[in-house]
Amino acid sequence: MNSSKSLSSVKTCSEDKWAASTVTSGTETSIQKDIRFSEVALVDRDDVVRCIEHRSRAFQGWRPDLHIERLRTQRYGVGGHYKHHYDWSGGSREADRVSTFMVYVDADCEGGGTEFPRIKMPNVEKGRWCEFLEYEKNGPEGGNGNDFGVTFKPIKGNAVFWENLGPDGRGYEQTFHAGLPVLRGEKVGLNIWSWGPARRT
Ligand SMILES: O=C(O)CCC(=O)C(=O)O
Ligand SMILES: [Fe+2]
Repeated sequence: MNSSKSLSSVKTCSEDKWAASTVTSGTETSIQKDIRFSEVALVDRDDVVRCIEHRSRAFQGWRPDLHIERLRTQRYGVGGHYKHHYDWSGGSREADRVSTFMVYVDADCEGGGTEFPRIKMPNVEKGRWCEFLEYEKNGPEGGNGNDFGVTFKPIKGNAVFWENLGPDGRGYEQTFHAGLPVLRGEKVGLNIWSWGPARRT
């Protein structure tokens, strides 16, 4: 099955499962729409989902001992957003979310980009960056590489991959990110989180 069919299957399977997203702080889990306003669905592990899990592990072939967390889709309507946060929890010495795939399952929307305020904007005048990144063309040089803040455009079928932990097992500060507010339409994301050794000393 190709990627686009897999993603529409994942979306269809989410339809009867949407529930308000929660945030967890310490041992408390609650709905806090000012922090995270969306709905999530825990996706059943059918053959399509197992295939996505397999491909996600294979993509990270250099890492042994990866465990893929149960896949979740996330739906944002107008005003939906997720404030800046890290995906790693730092809660365990043994294991943590070592990496993230943020997949745009559906993105018939304005706004809704995934923003990394602590990453430097590459020079969007070069290469293909401007296809994937939002930027303000401020001044004659445009995105001249000195500006902090990178926003990935939500483009259906695309995915952003990043590593959350460095080799010493500590969380990368640069992975601080947000799902920016959706201004029009709807965005559906798929979170694929890989767990591995946190190796904290
Ligand atoms: O929706 C996004 O762009 C980001 C979502 C996110 O960061 C998350 O679910 O952890
Ligand atoms: Fe996140």
